[in-house]
Amino acid sequence: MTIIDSRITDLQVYPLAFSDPPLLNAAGVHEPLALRTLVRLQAGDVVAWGEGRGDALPADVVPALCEAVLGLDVFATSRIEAAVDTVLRRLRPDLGAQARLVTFAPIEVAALDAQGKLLERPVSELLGGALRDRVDYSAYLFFKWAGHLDGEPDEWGEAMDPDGIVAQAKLLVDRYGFRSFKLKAGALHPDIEVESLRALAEAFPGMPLRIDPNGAWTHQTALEVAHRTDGLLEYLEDPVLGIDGMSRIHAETGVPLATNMCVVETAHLRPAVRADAVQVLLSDHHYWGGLRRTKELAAICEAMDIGVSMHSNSHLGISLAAMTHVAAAIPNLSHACDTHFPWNRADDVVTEGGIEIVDGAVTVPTGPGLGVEVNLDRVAELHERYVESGHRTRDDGGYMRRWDPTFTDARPRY
Ligand SMILES: O=C([O-])[C@@H](O)[C@@H](O)[C@H](O)[C@@H](O)C(=O)[O-]
Ligand SMILES: [Mg+2]
Repeated sequence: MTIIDSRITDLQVYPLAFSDPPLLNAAGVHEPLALRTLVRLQAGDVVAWGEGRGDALPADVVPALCEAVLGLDVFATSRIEAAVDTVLRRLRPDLGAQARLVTFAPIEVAALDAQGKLLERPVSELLGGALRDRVDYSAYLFFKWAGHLDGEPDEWGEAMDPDGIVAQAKLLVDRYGFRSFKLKAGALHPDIEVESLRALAEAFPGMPLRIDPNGAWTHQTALEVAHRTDGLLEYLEDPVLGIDGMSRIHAETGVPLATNMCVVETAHLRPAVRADAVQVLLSDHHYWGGLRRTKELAAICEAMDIGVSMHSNSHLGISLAAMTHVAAAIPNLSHACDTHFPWNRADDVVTEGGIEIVDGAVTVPTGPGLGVEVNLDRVAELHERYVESGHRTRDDGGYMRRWDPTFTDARPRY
């Protein structure tokens, strides 16, 4: 029997900054640079990668985290999680349970990538096996400016009205073959947002549609939107804030509701299900503590008879690969997943052609681990941008206030 050396011998953290278009949402508008964190882990003779939120691994805890995981077996993810948890509780007692899961998530992804590489198996097989060869993603449409403040117009063009949204949808369908749309709302007056949905329904008959104002609407506005989009939507996402508010909207309209806002940790599940506030849970391994926990979450959803799909934030190809592996292994995945990938693909750290959206879906990688190669020059370049830019936190509202000093992201707003 061959004994594999699977101890962690090195952990490096690379905060990255990469280009992001001026996409509007209820919080404001995306800044020119988005942030992510890469984790590079070495175990035995393999190098593995994980990607997390920009704030996933706070700089002040990185040295202690690295030290705490050195020598641990990369297959013992519970022990790795316990080590991460101990460091965070000691050095950052201000961080809650969810923030600790956010830190662990990219480390877990890197550990699974390493396990897969050591065993020469794809990550989907470590999660129970892919139940589908391809995972569907939805085109994520945004109202957007033509270009950044002080910048040139970008390749996507302006989208501040229904015509602009339909043009953007056509571009995304031409390039990636998407077969469903999500419209980010809560950015403009609801009349424009509803008209944009209607225009999409007319331009793409029969394509599934969803809309997400991130809780920017009042109860009354949400009821009106539900009424005006009757029969158009596969679900309405976070029309209002909070479990009680969502429950009332569902009770009064019967429209299926999805969330990535009112159920963000396990403790929220029971009250949400009791109140029948959520019919589709948008999982996200970056928040819920990794790929294994995301599978467990899906099993809980199945038991509670609610659908499962996936939320996204601005991300790169390592996350797209990780999302695809876990989505492929979730039996009860009920809807196409969200992805921001097209908006950020030009700066991707995965080697050219390594992971692609084709016909609205990503083929589940079959190579060892995550099944993607990382472009080290690009990682170095984006890390350099992070260092030089001094950009450290996402501030959509502050950026919007540079354009409109009276802007507020108070919710509900419309
Ligand atoms: O990227 C954005 O503007 C989105 O609004 C993002 O921040 C949300 O977290 C997300 O995509 C959502 O579904 O709520
Ligand atoms: Mg959402």
